Amino acid sequence: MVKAVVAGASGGIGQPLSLLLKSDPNVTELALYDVVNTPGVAADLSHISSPASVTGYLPKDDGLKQALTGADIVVIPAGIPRKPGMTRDDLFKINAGIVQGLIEGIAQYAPKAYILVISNPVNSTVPIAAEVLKRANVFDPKRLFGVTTLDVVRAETFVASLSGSKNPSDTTIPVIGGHSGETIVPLFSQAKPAVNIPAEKLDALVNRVQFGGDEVVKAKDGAGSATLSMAYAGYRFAQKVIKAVKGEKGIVEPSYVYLPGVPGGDSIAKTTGVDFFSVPVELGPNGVEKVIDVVSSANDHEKKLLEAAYSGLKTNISKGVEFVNNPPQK
Ligand SMILES: NC(=O)C1=CN([C@@H]2O[C@H](COP(=O)(O)OP(=O)(O)OC[C@H]3O[C@@H](n4cnc5c(N)ncnc54)[C@H](O)[C@@H]3O)[C@@H](O)[C@H]2O)C=CC1
Ligand SMILES: O=C([O-])CC(=O)C(=O)O
Repeated sequence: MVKAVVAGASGGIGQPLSLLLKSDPNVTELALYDVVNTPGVAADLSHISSPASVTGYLPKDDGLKQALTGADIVVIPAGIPRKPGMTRDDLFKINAGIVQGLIEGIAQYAPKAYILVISNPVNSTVPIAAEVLKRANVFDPKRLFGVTTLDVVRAETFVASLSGSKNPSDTTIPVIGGHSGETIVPLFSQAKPAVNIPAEKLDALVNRVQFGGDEVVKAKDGAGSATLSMAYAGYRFAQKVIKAVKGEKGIVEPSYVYLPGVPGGDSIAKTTGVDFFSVPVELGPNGVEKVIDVVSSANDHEKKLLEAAYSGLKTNISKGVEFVNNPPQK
């Protein structure tokens, strides 16, 4: 029995992500929460002949409580997306409060759920989530994940366009750091199987992974950011968490986690100087089983990229922590 909740379920990511979760045979209950339109989205999905029962909730009538009670996994794509000319950090002002409110609900009604944060800026919204959970005395770092899978998916896709691989996802590429611009660091030297990237193409490839989100924002021309590829990526990560919870072994995927709280994280936190960082995570029935240190084996070029990532991350992380502990005056 697995109850999945999508918070922000009526949005550009929320709807296709809910569709994918509804089609997952392991999900037995799917609760959709949003400030608008969830009754309609739920009614629509409920006609699909897969096992999950589907319910939709709005804030009225204790909707958040109803949606979250009994949840095993909560995926959060709630909040505004970018328009051309904006950075992810520009979303902080609105999305910080949205994520804080939803996590307060989770702390109260589903404190043991696995929490997957998609809302941007992920580099800051995950530290916000951690602080809220800490204050409620229910923080389990092994169950809090910033979803950076889209960066991995992009790296796989863009590498395949160079290597000619027929199935891009057959190549495993660790993408680490954070989820914005220079904080995103693909480690092509650690791809499995190994990939041969011509030296003159490497910088452009790294840049495309780091700024893949901007490519979509520009193409959508004011109509938002990546939604369909994000729904695919969010579901890919959620599905892995669900499979691990059900006992499947050896599942690894990068995610942005609180390093000091997860097995193997301390030494990476020392190397990087940051507490929140995306690294390959081995998943198990309790969430993060261990994190895998790919940082110390990065090559010299990647180490330079990492240095740039650390400084951006420090600023983003402290902004999130401050938001909860020293709230802005209203
Ligand atoms: N982690 C990642 O790799 C990615 C993250 N994103 C982020 O995901 C977020 C959502 O993007 P889209 O789905 O395109 O936006 P959207 O605007 O289409 O949908 C957002 C949904 O959140 C809902 N919402 C707003 N406040 C809420 C609240 N308090 N509780 C519940 N729901 C609430 C809205 O009603 C809307 O339905 C954005 O912040 C975006 O930047 C987008 C792509 C990739
Ligand atoms: O670029 C954005 O704003 C949305 C996002 O996080 C991505 O597509 O990676």
